[in-house]
Amino acid sequence: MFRAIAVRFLSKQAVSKVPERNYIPRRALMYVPGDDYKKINKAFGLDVDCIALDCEDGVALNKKDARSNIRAVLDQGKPQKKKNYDFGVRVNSIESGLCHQDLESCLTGRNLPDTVLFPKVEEGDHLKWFADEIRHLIKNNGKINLIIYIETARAFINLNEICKTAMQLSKRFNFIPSALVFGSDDFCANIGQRIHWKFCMHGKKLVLVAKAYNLQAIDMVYIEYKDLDGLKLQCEQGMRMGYTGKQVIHPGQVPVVQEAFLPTKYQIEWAEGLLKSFEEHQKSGKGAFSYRGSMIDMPTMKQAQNIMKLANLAE
Ligand SMILES: CC(C)(COP(=O)(O)OP(=O)(O)OC[C@H]1O[C@@H](n2cnc3c(N)ncnc32)[C@H](O)[C@@H]1OP(=O)(O)O)[C@@H](O)C(=O)NCCC(=O)NCCSC(=O)C[C@](C)(O)C(=O)O
Ligand SMILES: [Mg+2]
Repeated sequence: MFRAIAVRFLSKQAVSKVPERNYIPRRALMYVPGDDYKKINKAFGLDVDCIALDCEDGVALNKKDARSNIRAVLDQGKPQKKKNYDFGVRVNSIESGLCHQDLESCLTGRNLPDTVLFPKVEEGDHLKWFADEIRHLIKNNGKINLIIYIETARAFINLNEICKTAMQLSKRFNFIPSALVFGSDDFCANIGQRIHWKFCMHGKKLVLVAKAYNLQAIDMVYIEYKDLDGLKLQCEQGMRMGYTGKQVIHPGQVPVVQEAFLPTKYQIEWAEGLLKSFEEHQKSGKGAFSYRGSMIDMPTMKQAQNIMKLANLAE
């Protein structure tokens, strides 16, 4: 009997799936220092998927009152643009001692940001702290998206536990885990190494764990912001690894990144043709068939669907 119960329990576990959630594209995640009104206004005029007003490292220590600016911007209401976009606030880390004030300021006014970007998360307990904070601050059943920053060696060691805790807490608290960000600059500082693009192993681990939890994976900042060719190359490398977007720090980087994280015309044409052909072959009872010289079956069809989903979302 115990065996029967155990088998039933295990099979229930085996089929439990990470839930699908509404997908907000974040191809370019653009930082704007929260103390700089000029840059904030400029950002609202850009065609960018995600704007993150920053309280953290883009703001000098003697300007940490940036949170009041951000509160004022939020109170005016999210500026509407032709296309919807994600409007977030990056707060300071727990370790800084400033996080509580930042959260209090950005979550208690007239309007909530869409998303809170939470830096230097190192263990599940950091998320428990976060969940407890926002439980007291957010009123009227409000809900925010959460973007989690992985930027230290400890965070990489605890990555699975961090994501698991985020998923569990999100069932009881008012946030939706949405993405993992690779904070490569802090990671380099943390491990005492400078040439960060060599750390592909960690970048790949982040993508893998993000996918396992149905989260977006957002790639490192390219700080040589005038080198657009280098940026394009790094976008392509990241996209091939499975990243869904990239952090940017300057308006000039935005179009390159927005474009790079879209399927090309060739990929769209390939996917459309494949899906049509797949449907026809299914009707005639063929699970596997040949298309433009390659063997196609269910997994390739799903890849084509992914391409079309991405192409449609960004329209
Ligand atoms: C690099 C800087 C200093 C060059 O700033 P600049 O003013 O010298 O540049 P510019 O070329 O003269 O700027 C041209 C125009 O763009 C505007 N502009 C320029 N940047 C922005 C911006 N971000 N948002 C909105 N507008 C911006 C600027 O105001 C100007 O506007 P104008 O034509 O009307 O006069 C400037 O671009 C900047 O401050 N960028 C943001 C830096 C930042 O936020 N850093 C922190 C995020 S990265 C990070 O934290 C790491 C991570 C993830 O945590 C980890 O890997 O660990
Ligand atoms: Mg950082």
